[in-house]
Amino acid sequence: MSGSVEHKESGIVLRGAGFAIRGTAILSGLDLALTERRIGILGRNGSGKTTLLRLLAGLIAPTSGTVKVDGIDPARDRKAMLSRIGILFQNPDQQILFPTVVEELAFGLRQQGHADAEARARTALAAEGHGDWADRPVSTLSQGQRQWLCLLSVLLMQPGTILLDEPFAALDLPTAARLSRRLAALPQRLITISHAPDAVAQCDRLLWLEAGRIRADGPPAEVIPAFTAEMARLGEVDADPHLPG
Ligand SMILES: Nc1ncnc2c1ncn2[C@@H]1O[C@H](COP(=O)(O)OP(=O)(O)OP(=O)(O)O)[C@@H](O)[C@H]1O
Repeated sequence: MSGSVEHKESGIVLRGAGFAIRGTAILSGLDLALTERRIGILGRNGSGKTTLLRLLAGLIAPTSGTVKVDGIDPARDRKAMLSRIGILFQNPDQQILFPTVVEELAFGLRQQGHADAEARARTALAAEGHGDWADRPVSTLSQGQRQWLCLLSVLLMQPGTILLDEPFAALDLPTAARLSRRLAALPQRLITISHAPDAVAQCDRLLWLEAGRIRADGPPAEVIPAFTAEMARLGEVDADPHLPG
């Protein structure tokens, strides 16, 4: 971990961060300075990826150590996070709160204090070529269209970092390819969590999370072969403490 990064207090910095539920450690001993523009977090089912993402966003507070986003505790200062952290969940239905497209898009902008939130939302939709969707019930959009709506909601708020939870898992190949291109062109810091090496192969830095700890941290060309070999080995044994059955 770079000391100079900590002095500047930019980026996301974890120091001895951990998270436990009823005495059971889910995440342990995380010491990280996340400053790169494209970061991947790779891990198998139950390794703690979603919990880590919630910790980075301040949706949960660490039960040990600290998490800071640009020097601010994200769990304590939710307002400061509106312009710093955006999240794109795997399932858009976990994210969408409002019945119509324009209401959904305007919500975050209103939280940021924009009095003209709805007008901004309509303008953004029109710029995307979907001005006619504004008053449409969200329930009439397909899964891929709802995922796109969630991304547009996040982008309108212009956060410095976007956290992506398995963003391609429920999308067909053309929709995933379009979303992937759109994400690749964004100036923001992107932190993508996935169990699939392909989804994080283009990152500047890849963290392999195993049983709530960092097992490897480096370029994808180094981390992915080690991860893939370990997953193949685990696939050959019958018992797995992290999964039922
Ligand atoms: N509220 C909770 N109570 C008890 N255990 C929990 C809770 N939330 C998460 N866990 C456990 O913590 C571990 C990590 O869960 P998490 O959802 O972060 O993993 P993940 O890597 O995102 O998994 P997946 O790829 O399957 O979505 C799992 O063993 C899970 O059962």
